[in-house]
Amino acid sequence: MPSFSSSLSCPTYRSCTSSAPFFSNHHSSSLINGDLRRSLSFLSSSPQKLNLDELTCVRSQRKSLQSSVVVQDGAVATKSSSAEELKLTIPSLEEDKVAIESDGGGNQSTVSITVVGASGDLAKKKIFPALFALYYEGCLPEHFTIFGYARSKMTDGELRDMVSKTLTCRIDKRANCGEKIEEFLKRCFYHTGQYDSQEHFVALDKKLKEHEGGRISNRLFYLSIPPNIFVDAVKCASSSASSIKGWTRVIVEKPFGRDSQTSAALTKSLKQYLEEDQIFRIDHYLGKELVENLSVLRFSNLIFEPLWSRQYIRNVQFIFSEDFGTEGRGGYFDNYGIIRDIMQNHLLQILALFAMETPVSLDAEDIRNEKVKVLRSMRPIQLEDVVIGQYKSQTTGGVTYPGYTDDKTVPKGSLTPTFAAAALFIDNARWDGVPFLMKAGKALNTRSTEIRVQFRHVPGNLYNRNSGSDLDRTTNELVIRVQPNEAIYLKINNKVPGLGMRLDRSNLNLLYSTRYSKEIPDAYERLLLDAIEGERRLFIRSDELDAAWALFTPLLKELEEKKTIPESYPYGSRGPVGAHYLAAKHKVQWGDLSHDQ
Ligand SMILES: NC(=O)C1=CN([C@@H]2O[C@H](COP(=O)(O)OP(=O)(O)OC[C@H]3O[C@@H](n4cnc5c(N)ncnc54)[C@H](OP(=O)(O)O)[C@@H]3O)[C@@H](O)[C@H]2O)C=CC1
Ligand SMILES: O=C1O[C@H](COP(=O)(O)O)[C@@H](O)[C@H](O)[C@H]1O
Repeated sequence: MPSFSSSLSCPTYRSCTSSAPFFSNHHSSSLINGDLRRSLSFLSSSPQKLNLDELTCVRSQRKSLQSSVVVQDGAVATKSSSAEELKLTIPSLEEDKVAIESDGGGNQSTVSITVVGASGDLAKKKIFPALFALYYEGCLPEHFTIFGYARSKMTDGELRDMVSKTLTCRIDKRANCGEKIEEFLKRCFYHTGQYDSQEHFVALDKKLKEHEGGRISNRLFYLSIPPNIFVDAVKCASSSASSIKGWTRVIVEKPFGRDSQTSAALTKSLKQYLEEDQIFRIDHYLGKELVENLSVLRFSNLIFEPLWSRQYIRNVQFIFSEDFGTEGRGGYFDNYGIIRDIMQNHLLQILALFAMETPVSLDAEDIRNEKVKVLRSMRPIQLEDVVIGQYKSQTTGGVTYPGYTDDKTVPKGSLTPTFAAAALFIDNARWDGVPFLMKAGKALNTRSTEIRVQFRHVPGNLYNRNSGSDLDRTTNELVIRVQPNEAIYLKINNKVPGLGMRLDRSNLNLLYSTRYSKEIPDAYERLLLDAIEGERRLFIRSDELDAAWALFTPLLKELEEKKTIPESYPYGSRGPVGAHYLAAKHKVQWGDLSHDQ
């Protein structure tokens, strides 16, 4: 990966974007053919337009495909495809070189990352640490600069002090950590400015140019600011600080509106200044390792995909629990509530990935097309299929935990739900009649996110007599524990060793911490790297967003218009009992509450 400082372990296949091979080492011939076709048509259509990264990518892909392609006089064919079909001419490596060198800024490009809202919580907690982790792993380009931008007055030194307090090295990567931190901080700068001031963004642009040193500049803006100022900042960044020769991309944080109408208005405003392919709407759950693994699990293991339908699956559960309240974020939260904060985005995105049909390829557009189809096939959510709750104060062990409305930033008497459970349905051939249950709550007894797949009963099971009376509890269950203690386990029935015939439930367990020694990267690392590389697969396209809001907006409106009173539950409990009744109505038992979770 020549354009990246790859002295450490940034995985090389990542440098390729839309045509990235699926696996770094082993390619199935069909994937190779698909990737190769895309590379070839991409190359033959506009070789003169390739930038350095694209050329680098194609070159490295060409290398990795050497064993399966026949290259003759600039024409390429796969061994398994007809030469006629693939008679496409691609530029030779020499021609690539000319293309790079004639590209104005010499043979190197640079990436400038501006964290807008750099003084804030998310920037400190997630963005700067993720950028450092990428730097440590050798995943950032050789030439990069990071700028913090916010209204707070700070010098470069003060920003570096602030950032340095949040940086840590992975447990398995401590070598030269201090040195790496120092090197990284030297690449971080700060610019004070208002979010709606063209003048201040012009000044930022000037500083960026100084750092870019005449190279082809690619610019990434991360909007880590409250949503009411997204459009101001985008307007100024795009008109006064976007790149002239390279790309300009903007990562937009949630919330993307409060409902269909406000979301559409936000999209419309953003599109006044940006093309859709410049907008990277982030849902950090899509960057989590086990969410990313969902498609691998399903599409690369023969044993799962044939079972992935109403024929074998009884219900699917998406469960998000936090063991802390809205402490410190009550002001934001009260305007949104748990349905908008977690369900409409994080859980729904996971559901769409879980339930989609096999995409044509792993290209971003193919995957997002399938996700949209799932979302658009979903039945409108009925109020009677929803339970909402709000936590109240609880004293245990002499400690008093505050109720939601005890938070000073929350209006007294607020009806905003901090817990919700819902039953959703996908009205298509694969999933007809299968309840997809969601449950999300703050201030519960545990912190965890899981996907639970409960399979149907074994027809004519010879061992029913040995399994106890609750047959639902003896069906197979596949659990994907997204966090913490990442794991995938399958509950099976097993004979207890001995002379008798007693069955018990056991787990076939893939616990990541015992299987893999490498620390799991934070979701923001993956997503930032994807944005830098132009990989859109894990970002939300505007039609996905529209479909997601279309599903939830009528429900949210009804809850608000009817002033539905949330059921209260004590801080640190398992949530309101209404969630059990909802599940029971759909003949489901929550998997996370069973005795053998
Ligand atoms: N924090 C989190 O865990 C998560 C946050 N998000 C989203 O990320 C974005 C940033 O979140 P977070 O860092 O928590 O936000 P903050 O409230 O910390 O705001 C970030 C920065 O924006 C500036 N700012 C705050 N309020 C205003 C205002 N009313 N007008 C103008 N500027 C303001 C402040 O910088 P200054 O005063 O220096 O200009 C502040 O440091 C938000 O969209 C949020 O919804 C998403 C998921 C999780
Ligand atoms: O987007 C959000 O996510 C966090 C939970 O993220 P996690 O990665 O720590 O699980 C949640 O606390 C917050 O309310 C929400 O806005």
